Amino acid sequence: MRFNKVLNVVDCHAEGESGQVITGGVGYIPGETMFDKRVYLETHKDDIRKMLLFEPRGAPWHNANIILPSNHPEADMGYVILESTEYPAMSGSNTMCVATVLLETGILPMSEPLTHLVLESPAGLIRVRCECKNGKVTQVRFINQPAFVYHRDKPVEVAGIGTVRVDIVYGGMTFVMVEAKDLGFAIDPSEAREICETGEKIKRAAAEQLAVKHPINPDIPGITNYSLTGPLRREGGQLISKNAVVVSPGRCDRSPCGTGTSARLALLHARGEMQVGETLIHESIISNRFYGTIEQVSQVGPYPAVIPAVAGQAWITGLYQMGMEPTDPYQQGFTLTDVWQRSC
Ligand SMILES: O=C(O)[C@H]1NCC[C@@H]1O
Repeated sequence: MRFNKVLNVVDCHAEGESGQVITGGVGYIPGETMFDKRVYLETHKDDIRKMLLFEPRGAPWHNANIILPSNHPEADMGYVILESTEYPAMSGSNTMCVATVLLETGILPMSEPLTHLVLESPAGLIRVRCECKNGKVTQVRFINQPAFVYHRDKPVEVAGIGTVRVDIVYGGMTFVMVEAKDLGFAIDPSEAREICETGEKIKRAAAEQLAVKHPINPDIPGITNYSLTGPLRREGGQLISKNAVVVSPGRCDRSPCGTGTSARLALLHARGEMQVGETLIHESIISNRFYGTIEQVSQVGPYPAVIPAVAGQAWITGLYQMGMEPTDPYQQGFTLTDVWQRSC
């Protein structure tokens, strides 16, 4: 064996959404903050993302996270998130995978019944509370960076669909949000392909027609995610709603989406439909759940914001070493539009 690169991989998923955690093999990544390291990886080491996420090693539904030491005095560890078409500033399902792997593989010490961590994501510090029992992390609850609404109830012209009413909301990633009833969807798993096809079209149209710039970090990516939102209902005093998130290049998030849940809380709060201290049970297209709570209100530049807390669970599924042989023709991996929908 003569690999020119070997990565230590812990396979993990949060409510069905893949989040590989790379615990070694990447080497030193320069940068003061995790956002700087994210930029360095994107501009100098994108071959690592392609090796992990593109074929023949990856698949459209894979995400990965590189664990890196943080320079922030409060942080226990940092991580950079890699997805099929971008390096997001933040990701909820990936944060749950990172916290679970750090504790369950012994990289950081676990104390039962609760372990508190401070992780530096590219979006900033993320405070995490892990419920732990018999060596297993049974819930990861993180406090996200502030979520806020850029645009409310804006018409967007979408080729082949017509005028669609959208909201544009930041929750760590930037979402175009559409009510399922406006497009006639029930958010049933049988609709997944059609939801992705319309979602990608709406995402592209919204990104062309509505400007966004994060007031604190203008390099945070613009509209790259789509959330199709189901009706909000109260059952026994409990707020509950379904959503389907379409992750680029066009597949459903298997989890309820942590950044999408954060964005949903900001939108519901802006609409007066959810108050500080309330919790939303947010369901995915396959009906698993995250729990989103509005911790407090905040302000981001000109935008009123909320501080979201999101809780869910992750499970490790394997540990292995991924290698790259120097004669392998797919050093940069490849994508094919049969399952990737568009080339990345
Ligand atoms: O939970 C989330 O925020 C995400 N899941 C995959 C895509 C998003 O990063």
